[in-house]
Amino acid sequence: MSGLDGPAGKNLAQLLSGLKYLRIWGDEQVPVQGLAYHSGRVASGEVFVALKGCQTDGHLYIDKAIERGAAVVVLEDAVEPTPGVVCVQVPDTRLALAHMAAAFYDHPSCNLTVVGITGTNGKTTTSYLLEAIWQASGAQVGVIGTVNCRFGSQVRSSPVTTPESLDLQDLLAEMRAAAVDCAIMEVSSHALDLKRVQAVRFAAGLFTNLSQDHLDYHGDMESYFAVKSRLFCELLTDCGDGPQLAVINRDDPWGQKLLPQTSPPVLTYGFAAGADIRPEDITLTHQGIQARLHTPYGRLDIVSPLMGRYNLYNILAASGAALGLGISPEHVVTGLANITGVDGRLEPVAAPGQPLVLVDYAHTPDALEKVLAALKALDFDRIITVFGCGGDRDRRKRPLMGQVVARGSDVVIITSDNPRTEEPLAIIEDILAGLREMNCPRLDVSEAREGHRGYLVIADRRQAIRQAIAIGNPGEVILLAGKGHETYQILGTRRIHFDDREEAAAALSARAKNVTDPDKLRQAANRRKGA
Ligand SMILES: CC(=O)N[C@H]1[C@@H](OP(=O)(O)OP(=O)(O)OC[C@H]2O[C@@H](n3ccc(=O)[nH]c3=O)[C@H](O)[C@@H]2O)O[C@H](CO)[C@@H](O)[C@@H]1O[C@H](C)C(=O)N[C@@H](C)C(=O)N[C@H](CCC(=O)O)C(=O)O
Ligand SMILES: Nc1ncnc2c1ncn2[C@@H]1O[C@H](COP(=O)(O)OP(=O)(O)OP(=O)(O)O)[C@@H](O)[C@H]1O
Ligand SMILES: N[C@H](CCC[C@H](N)C(=O)O)C(=O)O
Repeated sequence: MSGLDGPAGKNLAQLLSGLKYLRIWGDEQVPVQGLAYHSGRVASGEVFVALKGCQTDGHLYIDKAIERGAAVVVLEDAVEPTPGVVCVQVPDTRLALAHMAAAFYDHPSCNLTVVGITGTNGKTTTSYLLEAIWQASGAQVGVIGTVNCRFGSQVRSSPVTTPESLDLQDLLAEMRAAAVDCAIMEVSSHALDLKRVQAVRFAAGLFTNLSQDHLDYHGDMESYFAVKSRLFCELLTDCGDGPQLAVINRDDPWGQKLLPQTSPPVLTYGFAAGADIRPEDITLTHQGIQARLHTPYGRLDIVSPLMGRYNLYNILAASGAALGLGISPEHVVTGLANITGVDGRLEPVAAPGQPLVLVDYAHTPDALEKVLAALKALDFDRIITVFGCGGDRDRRKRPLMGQVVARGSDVVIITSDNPRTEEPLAIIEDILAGLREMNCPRLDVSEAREGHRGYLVIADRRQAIRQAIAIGNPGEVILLAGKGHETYQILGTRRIHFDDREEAAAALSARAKNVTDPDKLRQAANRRKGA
């Protein structure tokens, strides 16, 4: 991380101020040009912070960092001092990195209204809703999340949902410099566990829901919850400089468990009578959601183009946070109406006279259940679902996803998501265990075309999408679940370009021309061009 764009004139003592450390070798007054947590990105005069990771240990790269000119090394393990290099031993280098990065950038979160959104599902959608609301109020907004990071005219790709603490503080500092008023960020459980947001001053924390995911990392639901709850129990109570709002889904059992652990001010939302923000007179259609919201700030008649009851939850969450942070009810109503959609979340790929294709990011049992229930309520003639499960991720959710999809769909096409380093057919086998428990029959293509209920296995995602679109009819919906906005597929350690929306558009266009293989269309077009 180059110090050139960063704030000048810091020394190590300033970065360590308030941080517990065990031992220091060398001069605390040494000037610091920047910070880095990867040895290959260290520049002269910078601090290298050694992190213990899942693949390797940053302590192994200390010599490399010093070779590249590190002036300071922050570490957990005691080491032999290197002449000319200051060493600081701390109990937790991730905590130290978060703390020092915030100090290096002069605590940008203190100059922004930062809203942190956590929960298994709904974070991205809620962040888009909050963005639309704040924009309606005339504010400058920044968003940090799974789809991308954006502020002003800047749009940056997001390798992870919540950036590493150093990258996050750098980004928040850029937002502050660009006169952003409100930074809305998704806070993943990994980020909470790995202390990426530890030194962020949140104006509000928002809890959407908790259901099974990431158990490969957290082990069990209690541990997953304990990590999520840290946003509310530790981070919202850390600073003592003014109230920090908690917005919690009261209908979610884990939200109920969180409530007594959270200090006021708290706003709850949900359909239950006691919720602070709750809806009535609800209409859910293909056009979206219409409802009246009861809130401590008055009644709001809202409309939004987002579809499905679960999106009403996201609307309640966003409305609660915005109202609680002083946005007027009028701006909330305008923002909710202004949103045009969320990338890769029930994103339509439509063509006249064709089945409707919806690309969605449901990749947990709960998300699939909610999205399929939303489609069921819209009375399509048939629901055809194409989905797979990510490799090198929570295996235990796979049969559950299989069951949910079998229950909610007429035809299921099981395919690959991002297999990563797992064998695609082995992942599919895990999913099939769930379908078998539901006694869901295996079909051949002609049976699926003729309207039988059951499943097909087509491991190649492109072929699976083409087949779904070939067997679908107008009036039916084809849900392509799991990859949403992603523009890649990870096969082994290779990342190839792959976009469900492009694949669906190509297959729909082939279907319209009565061609089963879109490649034939492409070849014909190329021949015409060559002719
Ligand atoms: C499982 C996980 O979260 N891993 C994070 C972890 O990486 P790691 O444990 O693999 O790190 P490592 O490769 O073992 O390296 C350890 C340390 O040595 C350093 N190193 C390594 C090699 C070298 O030559 N020199 C060197 O200094 C590395 O920079 C690192 O600091 O620490 C890294 C640095 O802090 C993170 O970037 C990395 O996130 C990776 C990219 C990741 O994919 N994370 C995913 C699972 C994730 O966090 N996802 C959530 C979203 C989940 C959701 O859907 O809610 C997210 O917040 O995005
Ligand atoms: N409130 C909700 N409850 C349950 N499912 C939801 C909710 N909101 C969205 N979903 C489903 O979850 C999927 C992912 O939604 P979204 O991206 O908003 O959540 P997320 O928490 O950001 O997910 P991720 O962390 O995996 O990026 C959607 O495509 C939809 O299928
Ligand atoms: N942030 C989530 C995204 C999963 C998306 C799905 N397409 C997959 O690859 O499993 C994860 O890393 O578990």
